[in-house]
Amino acid sequence: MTDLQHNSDAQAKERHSVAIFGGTFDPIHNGHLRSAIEIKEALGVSELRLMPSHRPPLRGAPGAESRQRLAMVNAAICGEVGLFSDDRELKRDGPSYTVDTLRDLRVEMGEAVSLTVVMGSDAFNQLHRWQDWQSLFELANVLLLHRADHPVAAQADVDQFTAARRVTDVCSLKTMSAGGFYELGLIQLPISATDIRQRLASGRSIRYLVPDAVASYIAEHGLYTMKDIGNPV
Ligand SMILES: Nc1ncnc2c1ncn2[C@@H]1O[C@H](COP(=O)(O)OP(=O)(O)OP(=O)(O)O)[C@@H](O)[C@H]1O
Ligand SMILES: O=C(O)c1ccc[n+]([C@@H]2O[C@H](COP(=O)([O-])O)[C@@H](O)[C@H]2O)c1
Repeated sequence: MTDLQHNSDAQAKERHSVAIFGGTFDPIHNGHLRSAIEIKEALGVSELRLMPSHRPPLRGAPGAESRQRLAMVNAAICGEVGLFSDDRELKRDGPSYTVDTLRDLRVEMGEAVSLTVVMGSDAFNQLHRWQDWQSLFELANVLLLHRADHPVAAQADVDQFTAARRVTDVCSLKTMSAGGFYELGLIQLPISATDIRQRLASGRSIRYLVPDAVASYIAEHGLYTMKDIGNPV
């Protein structure tokens, strides 16, 4: 896709718009879910897809299996309008590179759909280590979600790239198929999956940190006992 196309995209009116919020979701928690709703509202997208990573490229093996993490995502969003899960990364072997996922989505959705990939500041701070990270901006818009406990760090190459693509209004992303960049500040719930796994391993409650349906799934499947809390990040 050329820059010229991006410009004409920016002038286009409403187009079908999809946001992708990828994560290990080991497990999904209320911090993810509150942000997902706020992102969907801020972007005004028709769909926000929570996409569990099968083999997260930059961390150790998750504590729960991929199909269990997907089941918890589905339990968490059941009945929530506009939130969907997408299991395509579970169907691919090897590291779950986002660039491969976006290429796949483009083949499926075509060039015209506005596609925005969302990443929290902890994930964004590693962007220079992501597979073919420059191509992400040709395939999608990028929405950086500020997390209070993870200040955005300087990344020379990435910063140059994003400065050239920054838009001033979050709503403009919906009018662009790809190539835009925006930083969104939200009310953050200071919840992390690491903390949830640690609580479970030490027999403490996770009530109100995850939806009840997720807490029930974890209890029924005996997840995150001491032996399988996953590798530290
Ligand atoms: N409390 C939160 N509020 C908003 N975004 C979050 C929150 N926790 C994680 N995210 C974002 O959600 C995406 C997926 O995160 P991930 O599944 O790694 O959860 P996590 O809680 O950070 O897990 P872990 O503690 O295992 O690293 C990332 O982009 C991350 O920045
Ligand atoms: O494409 C990559 O190289 C890449 C490297 C690290 C993370 N990601 C993706 O970023 C998302 C958040 O990852 P994580 O490890 O913070 O849960 C998830 O969808 C990962 O697949 C992608």
